[in-house]
Amino acid sequence: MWEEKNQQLHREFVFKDFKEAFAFMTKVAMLAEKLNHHPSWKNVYNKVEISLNTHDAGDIVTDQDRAMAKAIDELL
Ligand SMILES: C[C@H](O)[C@H](O)[C@H]1CNC2=NC(N)=NC(=O)C2=N1
Repeated sequence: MWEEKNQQLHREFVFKDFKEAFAFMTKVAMLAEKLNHHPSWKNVYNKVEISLNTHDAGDIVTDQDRAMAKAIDELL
């Protein structure tokens, strides 16, 4: 699940392969546009690491991040 560390929410997701990982990233990208709240993320093959905080609030974790984390989990 999500871990709060260094003023960010972090979670790593592991998928069957790159295609599955990228399909997930595409869904997250559309969600980010819908919420106007965008992740900091890294993808290596079947792994996606997502970090969330709110830049407009000074790069701290806000309820926007918590809501985004919940919405991301609902994509799985
Ligand atoms: C202008 C635009 O609405 C803002 O820059 C939005 C875009 N996406 C964002 N994403 C995140 N994570 N934090 C923000 O403060 C933020 N602000």
